[in-house]
This record gives sequence, C-alpha cells and structure tokens, in this order.
Amino acid sequence: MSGLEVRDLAAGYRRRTVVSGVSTTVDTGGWLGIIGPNGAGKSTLLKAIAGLLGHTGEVLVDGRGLSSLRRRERARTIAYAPQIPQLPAGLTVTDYILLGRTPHLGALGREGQSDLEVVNELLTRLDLTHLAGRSLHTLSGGERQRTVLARSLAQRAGVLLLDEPTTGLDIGHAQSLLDLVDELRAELGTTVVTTLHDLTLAAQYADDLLLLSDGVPAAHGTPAEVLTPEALRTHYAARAAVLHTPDGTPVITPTRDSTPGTG
Ligand SMILES: Nc1ncnc2c1ncn2[C@@H]1O[C@H](COP(=O)(O)OP(=O)(O)OP(=O)(O)O)[C@@H](O)[C@H]1O
Repeated sequence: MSGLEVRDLAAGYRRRTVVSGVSTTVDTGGWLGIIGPNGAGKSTLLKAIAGLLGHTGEVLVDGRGLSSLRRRERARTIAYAPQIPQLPAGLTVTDYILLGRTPHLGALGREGQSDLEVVNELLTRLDLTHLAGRSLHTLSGGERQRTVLARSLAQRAGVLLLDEPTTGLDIGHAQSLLDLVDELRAELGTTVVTTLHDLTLAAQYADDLLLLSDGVPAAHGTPAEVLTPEALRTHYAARAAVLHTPDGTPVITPTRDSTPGTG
C-alpha cells in the first residue's frame, strides 16, 4: 500500500524556480507518466519527489511526509533511477544490483537467500544474466541502463520513480522493462511514476499523464485526454497525428510537411 500525493510542489536550482504548482495523486498500484518537451522540468520534478532536490510543498506516501522518514525507511518507501546515473567504479553487475537490497538487510548487513533470489530474478527478467559478473564500466549504454533499473527494482520500494527508463533501449528491451514494472505494480501494488519521451509508450503503460510545459502543469488526465494534436502542436511545436488502437489508446505518429520541393 503506497499511494503517492504531491501537494503544490515547487523546485529549482539556486534561485531559479524550474517547476511549480504541481499537485497530483497516484493511487496505490497506479502509474503516472510525466511528459513534456525538453527542458520542461520533468527530471527536476522527479528528483524533487524523490527528496533529492530542495523544494516547497509536500510529498506524502500513504499520508506520511517523506521528509519525516529516516533514511532506511525512506529507501524502502521510494526508489529512484536517474536518467544519467553515476556508476561506482570496480563493481560487477550483480554487486551493483545487490546494493538495491541494502535497506532490507539485517543488522549484520549480510545479504540472504531472498536477496539473492530477487537479484537473480531481475538479472533474468532484464536479460542481464550473461553479464552478471561483468564490471560496470565495460557495459554498453543499454546494458548499463538496464542494470541501473534493476538496482532500483531490487529495492522493492512501494513507490518507484524512473527517469526516462527506456532511453537507449531497443524496442524489445524497452517493452520487457515496462512489462516488468507493470507486473510489479499488479503483484506488489508498486506505485509508479516515470518520465517518458516516447508518448506512445507513455500512453500504453501509464494510467494518467501529467504534461509539463515551462515548468507548470499544462494538462493532467488519461492519455486520451492529454495527447491531443493541439497539445502536441502547442507544447512540443510538433506536427503529429494521433491514431488510436482498438481499445482507444493513443498512438502518436509524426507527420512530415508536404511542402512542394522538399520531398
Ligand atoms: N543542475 C542544474 N542546475 C541548474 N539548472 C538545471 C540543472 N538541471 C536542470 N536545470 C535546468 O532546469 C530546467 C529543467 O530541466 P530538466 O532536466 O528538469 O528538464 P526535462 O524536462 O527533464 O528535460 P529533458 O526532456 O531535456 O530531459 C532546464 O532549463 C535545465 O537547464
């Protein structure tokens, strides 16, 4: 049970406010997608929700303010995978993913069978088993991305914040990752917040979308409500058609201007 509530959050860097006026609720086991053009403030918002960036307003999980939680309890409550992670040198893939289990270890700090089982399952599900003993710095971009996500998933926190989790992943690995996250929310009631540039994937996986534009919420609702051709034109300056799958999920496809002489 880990519902998330954000109340009138504002955050930024030094004296510059980058995001403001964000209020939203994500039910236990729900999935909120944060979308918006480059520089809109998506990563800043996610970092502020994670408690990694000073902010005003409140972030509550099951009604409890995150700032009131001790470090270990907080790590069991909320997990965050950054868009561009800093990876420690010299660790193997397995050791790095095991770090995600730290908030669950007993007084001696030794991992047990259940921790290893969680890690092994993630290695399998994220197609990393063949890389288990490899050093982090030898991984390709997509392999590194999957390893970082595996660590955040190993944390088994009630709230999972993922910043652009599919960046650098091919279409198959992107789907496996999002399917796995979807299963965690169904099986464990994990509450998910992701930023996603791929609007079609965002529409397929998230229950609700929050569109940020210039740091403020410009639209908030179901994917079909938020992803309109007007919204794409206004906030992304994009030419795009919005098609729909039989169940009504929007599919965004860019369209090219057919100006004579430009092909
Ligand atoms: N560490 C920082 N210090 C100062 N300004 C920052 C910092 N990080 C981000 N910004 C600025 O804050 C604004 C929002 O950045 P942010 O990374 O949150 O946007 P975003 O929506 O995630 O963008 P993108 O889609 O390009 O990843 C941008 O103008 C950016 O230049």
